[in-house]
Amino acid sequence: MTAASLEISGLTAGYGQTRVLEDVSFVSPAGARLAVLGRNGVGKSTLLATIAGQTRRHAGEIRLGGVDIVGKDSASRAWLGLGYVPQERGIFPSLTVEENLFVGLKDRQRSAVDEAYAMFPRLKERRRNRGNQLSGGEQQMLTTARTILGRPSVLMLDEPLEGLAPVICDELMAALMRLASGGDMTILLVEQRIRAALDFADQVLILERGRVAWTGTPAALRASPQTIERLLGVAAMPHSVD
Ligand SMILES: Nc1ncnc2c1ncn2[C@@H]1O[C@H](COP(=O)(O)OP(=O)(O)OP(=O)(O)O)[C@@H](O)[C@H]1O
Repeated sequence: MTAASLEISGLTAGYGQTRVLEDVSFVSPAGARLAVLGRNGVGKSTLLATIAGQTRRHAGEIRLGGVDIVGKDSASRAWLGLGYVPQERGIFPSLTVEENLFVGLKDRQRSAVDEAYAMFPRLKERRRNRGNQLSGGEQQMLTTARTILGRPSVLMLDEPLEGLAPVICDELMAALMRLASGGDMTILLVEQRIRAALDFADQVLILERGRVAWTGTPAALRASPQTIERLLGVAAMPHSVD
């Protein structure tokens, strides 16, 4: 699949009657790399889960490649090209690594799993191990690779670097960069590692208490320490965003 645009307009959503997101709007053009940042609990995960169709939407529109998807369930959104790697990972613990990857292939040939092994050689070494035998970092690689194998047009990743060794973080970010700049995918990245997120992104959106508090480029954010301090609270760690 080729990259698709994602348009969010007036999105208000949450859990049951509780509203977490309030009137969120933004547009990611096809092939964009959007970093979604903000302090703990501001609604970053809820935003991705809402786009994936896994929370209660109270109002607003979600368009994938121009198509309104709010009436579709999660599985239909996935088939329409929306890839989602949640924080909880969601691998199948009793299946092997390779069997888990097969699940992500949709209608592709089984040989396509080699793409996952090229991205994460560690998964190839572990391909006969069961999901419950993997470390946290390996599970993270597996769920990310499995989603990418489905060739989504928009890929949403919720803290994909958590638990990964630094060298694997660099490899994953480089692989994601290639997918976005090759026009294969639009990528939305929620990440606590601000420096890695800013190195990767071409757009930044910062949430505060469920609302869009700031949007701009990574360069503009780096040039505004006050914004970083106010919305991300990392003034004491200036090198974390260098
Ligand atoms: N399944 C749920 N049911 C009810 N409330 C939830 C649920 N998941 C999250 N929340 C609440 O929604 C709010 C936003 O949480 P969310 O996980 O989206 O924030 P976040 O910015 O991703 O935080 P973090 O960086 O800590 O992951 C929080 O108040 C949280 O307690």
